[in-house]
Amino acid sequence: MILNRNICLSSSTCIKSQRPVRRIASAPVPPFKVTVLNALQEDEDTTNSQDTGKAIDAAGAGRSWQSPGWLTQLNQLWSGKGNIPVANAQPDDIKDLLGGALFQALYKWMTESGPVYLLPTGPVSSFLVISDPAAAKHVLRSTDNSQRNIYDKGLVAEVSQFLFGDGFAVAGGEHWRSRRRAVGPSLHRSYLEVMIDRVFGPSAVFACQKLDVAATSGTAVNMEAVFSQLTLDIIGKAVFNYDFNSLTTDSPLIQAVYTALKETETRATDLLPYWKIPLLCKFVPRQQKALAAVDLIRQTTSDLIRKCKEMVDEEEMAAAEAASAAGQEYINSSDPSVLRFLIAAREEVDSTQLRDDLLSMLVAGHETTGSALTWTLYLLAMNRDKMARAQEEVDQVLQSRLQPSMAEYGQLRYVMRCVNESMRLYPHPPVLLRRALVADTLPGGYEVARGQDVMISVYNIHHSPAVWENPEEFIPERFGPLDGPVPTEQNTDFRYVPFSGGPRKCVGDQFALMEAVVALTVLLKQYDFELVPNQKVAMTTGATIHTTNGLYMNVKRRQNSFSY
Ligand code: HEM
Repeated sequence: MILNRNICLSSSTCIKSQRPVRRIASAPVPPFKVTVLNALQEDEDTTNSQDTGKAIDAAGAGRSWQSPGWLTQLNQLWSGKGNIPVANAQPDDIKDLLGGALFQALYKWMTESGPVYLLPTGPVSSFLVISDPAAAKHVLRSTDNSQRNIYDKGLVAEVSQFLFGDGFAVAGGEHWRSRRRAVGPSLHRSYLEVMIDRVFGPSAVFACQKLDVAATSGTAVNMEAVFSQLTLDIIGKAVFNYDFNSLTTDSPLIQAVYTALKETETRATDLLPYWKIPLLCKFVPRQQKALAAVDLIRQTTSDLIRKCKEMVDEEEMAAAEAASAAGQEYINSSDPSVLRFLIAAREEVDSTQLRDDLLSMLVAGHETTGSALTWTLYLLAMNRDKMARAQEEVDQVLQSRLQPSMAEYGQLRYVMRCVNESMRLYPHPPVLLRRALVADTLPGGYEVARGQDVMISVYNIHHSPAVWENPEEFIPERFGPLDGPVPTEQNTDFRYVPFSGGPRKCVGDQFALMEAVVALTVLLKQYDFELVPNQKVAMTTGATIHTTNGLYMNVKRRQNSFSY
């Protein structure tokens, strides 16, 4: 029996992850017509609630992607003297991929066309797809670089503006620089220490209560849903000091967050963006729902900001100022959230900017960490020897305690490697988007025209046999001795880029690693996890890599586990 079906993914959007792609000639598909039809049909079932009334929905991402053969031919013709190969994207290749796992098609074309190729998206438009660490390094380092500004975030800003507004995750240029300078320091070391003790650990322990019910009754649990709820609860507390309590309750606000997230994901893979036409949006149920969701989220966030402003007095601001002047990290012990930090630090921006910045963090930090946890647990369940080693480390470090301290976090090196390796195999997001502001030449001599959209396929870099040995295998040990450094884009020369790199690198990377390692540690200490047999766990994507149908696990209490 299945306990929790919180993730509802329409089976029509699934792709068969390992199925070879057929290549049969067929009539070209008119791309715009298909897109609009899909958009208008995106309907009531997209945030369908089942069982518990709560739903997390990733269905539909990428549905409107089309690149029929005649587009390839036109691009091949017009790329003329260009020195970049054009991917041979056939309609039937694409038909199998309408579930949204576009990154898997990008991999196939890399094997055919090499590490840098053009992917046609229209008669004269295309994506430049990069699967080479040196070219990726060049582009990432030249994005919003004050010395050498060649790329911006292009399409990303367009698809998520409806939710992020002017938030710093999507802003560019000087505006982005000043907001990142203001918000970045809020995630300082003392803040992370407090988060481990008060938020990451306790939230994971709380999740165990839910798992305990399943362990007692012997029902299977959808761990993807559990991780999504856990990470929403954590990021809400960490950013706003707001408890979504999504592990145990449902609310219109939680639904609104999922609806808005899904819309961002869907837009990210909509290559023909009908949603840019305001009139059309009025008639599309999906858009009406998304805009209502954004209204609710913004209203709630604005209320939290107003209340926090009322709490912070001159005395607190002076204390924050004094700490900053002395080079110390300021933290309010009763409310250690990012919001409180920014208000105490006299963030002179208006509340709308603050709202957009904080929403950027909420969204950027939620599904990413949830998905990283989902796939790490999946990989451990598939590799019992690695699971045993991780649990051995957890037992040694925690002894009889439920959650690790900051000092103990540093000793959880094998668990950390498991998370690192999982993010190599399943990077979130699997592709990074950029646009060339001026003409450029990539390492290897590839010429990039001004205005060219670029897709860095992190998935391809992480899976390329030219970059990694046995790339498809889960080998947490591959990053060297456990007492060596945690892998980053710097120490792997951009062969490993789960948090991107260059100026726009993830601002929450340390937060995310800590959160994931702590949550996993707490869960592995209490339970043994086994995949429900005969379950097909396939991938689909939006902003992160999701499963197509959830990740169902049987959960058993371990010997000496704590009883709730
Ligand atoms: C495993 C979890 C996470 C992964 C894999 C991840 C990944 C990424 C990546 C790849 C980028 C860069 C995107 C690009 O270059 O276009 C990014 C940016 C960002 N991330 Fe994360 N992230 C994670 C968790 C978090 C958390 C927990 C937070 C907040 C506490 C966060 C906040 C942000 C923000 C605000 C940006 C935009 C930074 C900017 O543009 O200046 N992320 N993330």
